[in-house]
Formats: sequence, structure tokens, C-alpha cells
Amino acid sequence: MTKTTSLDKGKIKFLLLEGIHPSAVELLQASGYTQVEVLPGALEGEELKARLADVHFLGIRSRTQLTAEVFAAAPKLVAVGAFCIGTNQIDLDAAREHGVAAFNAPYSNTRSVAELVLAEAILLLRGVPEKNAAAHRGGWLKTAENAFEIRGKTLGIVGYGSIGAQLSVLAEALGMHVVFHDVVAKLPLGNARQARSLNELLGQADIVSLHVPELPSTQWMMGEAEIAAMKPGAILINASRGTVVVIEALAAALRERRLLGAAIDVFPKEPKSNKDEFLSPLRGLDNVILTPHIGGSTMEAQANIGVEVAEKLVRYSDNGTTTRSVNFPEVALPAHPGKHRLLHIHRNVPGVLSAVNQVFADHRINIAAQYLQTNDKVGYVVTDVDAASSDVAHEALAKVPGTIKSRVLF
Ligand SMILES: NC(=O)C1=CN([C@@H]2O[C@H](COP(=O)(O)OP(=O)(O)OC[C@H]3O[C@@H](n4cnc5c(N)ncnc54)[C@H](O)[C@@H]3O)[C@@H](O)[C@H]2O)C=CC1
Ligand SMILES: O=C(O)CCC(=O)C(=O)O
Repeated sequence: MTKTTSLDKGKIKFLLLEGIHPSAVELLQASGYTQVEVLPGALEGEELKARLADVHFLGIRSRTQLTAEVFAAAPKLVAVGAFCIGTNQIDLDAAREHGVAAFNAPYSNTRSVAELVLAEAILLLRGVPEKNAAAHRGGWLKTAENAFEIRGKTLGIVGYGSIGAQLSVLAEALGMHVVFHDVVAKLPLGNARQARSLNELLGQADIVSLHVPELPSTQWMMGEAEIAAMKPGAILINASRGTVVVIEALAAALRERRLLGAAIDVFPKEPKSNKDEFLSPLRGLDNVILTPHIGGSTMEAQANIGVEVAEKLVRYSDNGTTTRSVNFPEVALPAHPGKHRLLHIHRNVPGVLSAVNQVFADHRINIAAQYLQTNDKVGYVVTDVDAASSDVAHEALAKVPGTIKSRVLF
């Protein structure tokens, strides 16, 4: 059981890793949070654990791995903000077990990824990566062979979520036909149609673009057999996660010219920083566009993400609101003027709520307002009381069996 008492804003520590946009710092400071440390890179291992020992709010992007071990070493951690879409780098169950709420930015870089994918599709269809590489070496590949317009081609989108659907709309505007595969039935936008299976899509698409999250079910989903099922001369684009494509199988298909080209933004192993060497079997293949996980790296997206996630952290810190948390029960809370707000995070097992309310009865504390939300593992009960009774209530609440974390907001 962890007990955390809320502090004055000036004592609450934020640590932002991986070059999070200054818009986040500006918003935090404008909201009264002055202790904001910003580091340009990711942290790992003992260094990460040591840094987290006295941190209350942590901001990361896709590189920092937050494991159960890391959460166990972060007793004061209240919330984590993933300043990106993917949350696969966070052990969300472990975070919940430690009473740490997690937030992300589900839409702020969607458009940036979709635009990059379309640009890459056009460049690959024209053989630009190879022609560009040859020109840099003094070559001159002026030919129309294997160069095609994008108009009239079929784009196969695997994962028709926010990015897949946005890409679908943009692709149709360029005159493409869109077929998609998703594990759930989705509303097809425009003239797009849902394939009955991944294999059906692979057999029809001139360009296959992957937009699934990292999950056990998506791991290595594009292996040797799936790549072989693609049309001869097709193109593969992966701006989702590096574990979705068996990179050696892709390299073999490209070397044998079974595929026209590929654009890969994410890799099974990515360098930890811009100073580390990038190693991949795809290096040296001129018909492949290799980008350093920059699908969402535009000034617009990063500035928007900074604000979006910082706002979610501030709302949680200021008044306990968990709306759009990716691992916590969602509660949208009003302000609590003149009252103290008790936040109680507990295991969602029978009896805890009645024990919580017994605390107020036993101490004859009047409840001004109360809110409850649960998910399968965790219950989140928020109670507003008079300032004079909050200390005694907080102390008693922290002792309720099943408590994970309890805080007071002034
Ligand atoms: N390269 C980059 O910089 C970026 C990469 N991403 C990656 O893109 C992924 C997708 O982002 P969004 O579209 O916002 O996510 P989303 O959650 O809106 O959409 C994902 C879609 O994939 C579907 N899906 C899940 N498992 C599937 C399977 N086995 N087969 C087919 N479909 C499956 C889901 O039903 C959902 O419709 C993120 O999870 C993230 O990993 C996101 C932003 C930037
Ligand atoms: O920009 C980043 O750091 C990660 C982008 C990404 O992969 C995501 O948003 O899921």
C-alpha cells in the first residue's frame, strides 16, 4: 500500500524525458507547477529508477520503457504522460497496481503520420529513393520503367483506426482505391471497403500500410508468408511498431525484387539516442526509405501533444479528473471550491467502498460530494469534505484494506 499526501504545487516534481516540446513546460508553468525538469533523451535501468525516486509526474515518448520494476522504484509517482499515441512502452497493469494513472495523446500526431505515409507511397511508386541514391553517387537513372502514378492504385490499410482512417480519406482524394483490414467491423469512409481477411487485402493491394498497435496479436503479423502473399511489385509501409514486421523476411523480398520498395519508420530495435548507430538488415537497400521513427515528429504535432498531455496531467493533479486515462477509471470532476478533495484508489474488490464510507461515518465527517468509478481492477472514489476534517479522513482512508494510493487535494 502506498500513501501519498498532496503537496503545494511548488513542491510537485515533473520530469519530462525524450525532448518533449516546450509547449508542455509552458502549460505546466502557467498552471503553477514550477519544478519541471526536462531531459533531451530517454533514461533506462538504474538511472531511470534513481531519477524517479522523488518524481510525482513523468512525461515520456516512445523510447522510455516503464516496467513493473520501474514503477516499484517510484513510490511518489502519481501519473505518467505518454506524449505520443502508443502506450506499449508502459506496463499499464503495473502502473494501475501502483496507483499511477497513465495518459496519452491519441490524435495529435495522427495527421502527421498519414501525410508521411502518402508522401512515401508516391516517392516509392516513382522509384525516387533509388534514383536519388544513384544521383548522390554520380549516377543518372532517367527512366519510366517501374515508375507509376498513385492515381488508380489500391492502398491496403491494416488497422483502420485514427491513422488508418485519416490515411484512407487522403488517399481517396488522390484517386486511390482503399481496402482495409481490421479485427473489428469499422465504418468505411468514402468508398473504402473492408477486406474479409488480411490475406485478401494482401492479394489486392499495390501498397500495404500498417497502422496497428503493438499487441501480442500484431507481433510479427507481417512474416515471410504474409510478405509472400503480397502482389509482386507491391510496396510495404510500416509506421506502426517495429515488432509488426519480420524485418529479415522483408529484406529478403526486397533484395529479390519481389517487392518494388518499402518505407520503414519503426524497427524491432531502435537506437536509444541520436548518437547511437542504427543497425538493420535494410541498410544499403536503395529501394527502401528508412526514417528514424519520425512519423509523428512534426512541429505541429509535437506542439499539440505537449499541450494535450500536459493539460491531462494538470487536470489530474489539480482536481483528480481522469478523463481519457488509458488505465484508470474515468471521472470528470467539477471544481471543489472551499472543500478538500480526497482521492482514494483501491483494488476493485467487494467491501472497499463500504469501508471507505465507514471512515466518514466513524469520524462523523460530512460528505459534500462523492464520485465513484471502477474498472475491472481498480476503483477510484473521490470525496469532497470540509478542510478541517480532511487530515483525519485521509489518515484513516490510507488504512482501509485494499487501498493502493490515497491523496488529498487542497
Ligand atoms: N511512427 C510513429 O511515429 C507513430 C506510430 N504510431 C503507431 O500507430 C499505431 C496506430 O495508431 P492509431 O491509428 O492512432 O491507433 P488506433 O487505436 O486508433 O487504431 C488501431 C487499429 O488497429 C486495429 N487492430 C488491432 N489489432 C489488429 C489486428 N491484429 N489486425 C488488424 N487490425 C488491428 C484496431 O481495431 C484499431 O482500429 C499506434 O498504436 C502506434 O503504435 C502512432 C503515432 C506515431
Ligand atoms: O514521437 C514519438 O516519440 C513517438 C511517436 C509514436 O510512435 C506514437 O505516437 O505512438
